[in-house]
Amino acid sequence: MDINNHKQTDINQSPIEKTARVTGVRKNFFLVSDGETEALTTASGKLYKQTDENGLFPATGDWVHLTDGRITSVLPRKNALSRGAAGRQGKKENTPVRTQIIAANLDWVFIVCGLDRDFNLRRIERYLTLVYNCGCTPVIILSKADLHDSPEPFVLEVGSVAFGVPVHPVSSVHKDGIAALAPYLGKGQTVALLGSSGAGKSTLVNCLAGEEIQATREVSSHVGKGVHTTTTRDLIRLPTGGALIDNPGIREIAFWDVDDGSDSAFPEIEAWANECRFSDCSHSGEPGCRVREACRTGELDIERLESYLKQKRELAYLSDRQTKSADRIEKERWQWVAQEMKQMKKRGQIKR
Ligand SMILES: Nc1nc2c(ncn2[C@@H]2O[C@H](COP(=O)(O)OP(=O)(O)OP(=O)(O)O)[C@@H](O)[C@H]2O)c(=O)[nH]1
Ligand SMILES: [Zn+2]
Repeated sequence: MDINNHKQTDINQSPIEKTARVTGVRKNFFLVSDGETEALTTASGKLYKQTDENGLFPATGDWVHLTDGRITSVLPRKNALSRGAAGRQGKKENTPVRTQIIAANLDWVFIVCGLDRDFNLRRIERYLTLVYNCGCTPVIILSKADLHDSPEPFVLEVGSVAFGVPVHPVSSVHKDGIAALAPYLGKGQTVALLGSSGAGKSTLVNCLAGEEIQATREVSSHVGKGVHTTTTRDLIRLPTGGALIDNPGIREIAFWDVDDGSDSAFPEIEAWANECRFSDCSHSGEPGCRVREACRTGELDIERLESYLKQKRELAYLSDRQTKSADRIEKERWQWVAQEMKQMKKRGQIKR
């Protein structure tokens, strides 16, 4: 989509209609850019009311329709990276998980993993599942490659759990391996960064943006008449023509889309599972289990199987929670209908 391709209607009479992209979200304020100017704005009331997971509340990376500078609708999303609301852990069992859109309309998601204490294959698998569940395409970035003589063993190791996913070792400090990322960062492409705290995301963003990020991020905007504020943007335009989305705090990850993303992260286990004697085999000791056999013959690493089973359990749990929340929504809807009927009867609008 061309950011400059907006309609401008009659200057005196009709409202000014534009298409713009959301470059940052601060509570109920949105930073939007039409490719030339950036402004802080609000959304029309109806958007604030759509708080269910399907309601399109504007998120960073969204394309939106502006009417007289205000967001009036969100254009359909190609995909969106989402997570359960932070802090859900430790809450009561029945609390439904609410999604939180981190970034929308992504061409690639960089899973950034440092080649220091951050390096963890299981965590990479979890990130992969999340990315696949969100309908996005992962690319694995092994940062801090300068800490080793050769990053090759790590690349191979990651390759063994991330089939077909590109793996790039880079050093943001020495600017090594950065050129290999160019194919993902060209004109019109949008990339989001995922990774644990300290993985090296900010350093990588600085390296790609080619300037100090504070300068890249700070924007002075105004809301309505004369209220000036300084805010930061989450969507950063790169000299290469692409855009990077780096939100702080993508640490607590919950799986929301439960259409079994583990298919994508564990293809060889899924293939063996199809050969188990029982179609509902849990691979925990049933006779004729091909997955367990793979462990015995050394084809499959037991740790990898454990990681797969753990993820399965997690997905099943979340699926259960989602169903519960859907049931509750349905119940509330009927309660509301019953109440409305009662009121209408009282007013004599219906007979019985
Ligand atoms: N040796 C080396 N250190 C790096 C490299 N990139 C980042 N670091 C160091 O790793 C530490 C964390 O880097 P950050 O870029 O702040 O990590 P982050 O992922 O943005 O962390 P959060 O902001 O907490 O999410 C810093 O001390 C960096 O200097 C690299 O390429 N090589
Ligand atoms: Zn089995």
